[in-house]
Amino acid sequence: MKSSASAPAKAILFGEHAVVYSKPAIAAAIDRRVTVTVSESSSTHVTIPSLGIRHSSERPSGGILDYIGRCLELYHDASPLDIRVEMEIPAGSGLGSSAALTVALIGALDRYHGRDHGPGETAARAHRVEVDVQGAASPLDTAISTYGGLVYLDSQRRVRQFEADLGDLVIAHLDYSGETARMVAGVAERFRRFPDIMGRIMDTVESITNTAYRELLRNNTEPLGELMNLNQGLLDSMGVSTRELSMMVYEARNAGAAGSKITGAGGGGSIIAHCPGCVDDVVTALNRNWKAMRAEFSVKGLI
Ligand SMILES: Nc1ncnc2c1ncn2[C@@H]1O[C@H](COP(=O)(O)OP(=O)(O)O)[C@@H](O)[C@H]1O
Ligand SMILES: C[C@@](O)(CCOP(=O)(O)O)CC(=O)O
Ligand SMILES: [Mg+2]
Repeated sequence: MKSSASAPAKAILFGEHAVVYSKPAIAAAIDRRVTVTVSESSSTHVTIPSLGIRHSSERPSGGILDYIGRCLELYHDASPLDIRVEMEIPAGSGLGSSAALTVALIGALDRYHGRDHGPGETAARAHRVEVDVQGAASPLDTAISTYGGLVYLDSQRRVRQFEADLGDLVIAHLDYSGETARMVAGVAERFRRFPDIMGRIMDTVESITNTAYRELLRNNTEPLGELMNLNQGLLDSMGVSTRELSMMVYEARNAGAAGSKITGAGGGGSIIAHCPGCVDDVVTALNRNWKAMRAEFSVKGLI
């Protein structure tokens, strides 16, 4: 018996970290996927070639294996499995590798067990795994990997799928990441020390996200870049940017991008830039020191 499923990675356009405090956020699935295949086996093995992982244990753990171990505990029986994970994105890159892996594994386990409960339950189950492993997580990453396309997560945590022509977006990433759990904990500590200031910062991020959503619904991408720059300034004030992420952000702007910001938890990982009419220039400029790619959207969710 063998089953497989695939889920996309994502880029957060607006609202990362604020979304942990029930502020809205906008995310887009990108054409980089994680595919998981599970098959019956005499003992449990996990193979992730892109990470050089060949792991054998009844309860996989350590790094990204924590997400797999928790999924098996919650959504599988005790029978041994061979689990193979093909990842088209670097782990820890701010592009949602943990969420895409979790959603794809839950999809493969559901098919293996003959379950069919729809995307809402899949997203909820995957979100529970991220919370259990990370200590805190919004439903954003797991929702976008489940539903695909474009998602606006509102302040009541409702998933609103929508369509818009995002135009020319570029994603660039570093070779290292800031561990999401650690970055989320750092923002929580700053919130504890400066609750009023941080509360106002998150309120302002909410205004930026809602302005962007309103304009995208009108298919107006003109203010997108400037709104990204405003969001970046507030991410910097949350303490999640780094010298190198700031260098990438400014390299993209100097090459003509209308705006650019961190995408994901920060501390490392990736940036996103809106580059109307200058995608090639921005990719060329960023590729001098980092790894950049034109992001393709309108991507399917869990399949
Ligand atoms: N080379 C690696 N081997 C195993 N686990 C890794 C490796 N690189 C990153 N990880 C783990 O992968 C997970 C990535 O999840 P996260 O930090 O949420 O980043 P993202 O979701 O943005 O990709 C983390 O648990 C991290 O410890
Ligand atoms: C920082 C946060 O808003 C997004 C984290 O994204 P990623 O795990 O770095 O891809 C956390 C969350 O939404 O759970
Ligand atoms: Mg993650």
